[in-house]
Amino acid sequence: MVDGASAQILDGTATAAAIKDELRERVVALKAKGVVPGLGTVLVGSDPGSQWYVAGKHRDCAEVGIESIRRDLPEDVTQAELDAVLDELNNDPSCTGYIVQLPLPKHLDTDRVLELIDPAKDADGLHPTNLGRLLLNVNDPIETSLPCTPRGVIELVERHGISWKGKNVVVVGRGITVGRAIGPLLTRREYNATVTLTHTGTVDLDAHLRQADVIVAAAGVPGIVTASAVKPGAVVLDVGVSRVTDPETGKSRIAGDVADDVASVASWISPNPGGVGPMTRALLLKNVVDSAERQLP
Ligand SMILES: Nc1nc(=O)c2c([nH]1)NC[C@@H]1CN(c3ccc(C(=O)N[C@@H](CCC(=O)O)C(=O)O)cc3)C=[N+]21
Repeated sequence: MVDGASAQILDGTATAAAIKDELRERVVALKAKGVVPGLGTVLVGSDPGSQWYVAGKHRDCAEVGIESIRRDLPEDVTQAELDAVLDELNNDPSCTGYIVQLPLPKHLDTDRVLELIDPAKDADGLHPTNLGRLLLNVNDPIETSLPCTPRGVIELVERHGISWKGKNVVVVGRGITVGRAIGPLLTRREYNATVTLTHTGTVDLDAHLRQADVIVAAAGVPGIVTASAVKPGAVVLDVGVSRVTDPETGKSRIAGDVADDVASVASWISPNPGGVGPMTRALLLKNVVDSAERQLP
């Protein structure tokens, strides 16, 4: 971090802990009504990063009283075998919501997998029905699963007392889980932000960034958002999770999309780690509790 760093911290770890406290109470209430929320995870292969994320999801579940169901499949699992696991989870009443950890190995069809998830159990909010309902403005989180990271970004900002209303938001990256999905949410009347979606085909990214009151950096390109492109006082969210090898230590670490010196220009910044990551996980739990409530008799 350069000297003169001034931005306040959007503390994802503390905010996620507050959300988990709320969820713990909802889980107790559900159990009193005979519904035990259960999160399933489907992990294919042995990528250490993916294994780490999935293990974290199970720890989070234990913290709030959600049961967890784990299906770890070998790298060379066939599409038919994977389909059968999804079918099993769709029909398992103890599994009230589940996710398939992405990315999948190349020989598997991700679009097909997302379609096969029962939309009522879609904890990631990535089923075409749920993404369609997002565009159609079906507003009720009890009816529709919304994608976890966009929900996490929105709540992280709101729970620090910052309003989205009227803000010029520039999103960097058009991935399905964040970039493409956050605009339809932030332009809802309840948030009333104005959203620009930028991507690798954008001409002069920095010119767009300089206009932004809020930057959501979700390109997966380490350091793509630099201090010289950030308007003084902007709010900056770092969603990037690229794995890089540190040239000094030789160790692998997570690199965000936001350069360190942005903290000297922004008014608020999400640290990485400790920002959007923990919020994504907390909102996954919220989706599971929401869908368990939806399954109440
Ligand atoms: N179906 C599916 N759903 C996902 O939600 C999903 C996925 N696939 N594939 C990969 C990405 C990535 N992702 C993260 C979640 C939490 C942290 C997180 O909590 N990170 C910690 C620590 C990171 C570290 O130290 O390694 C932090 O930011 O503080 C990071 C990344 C979810 N993803």
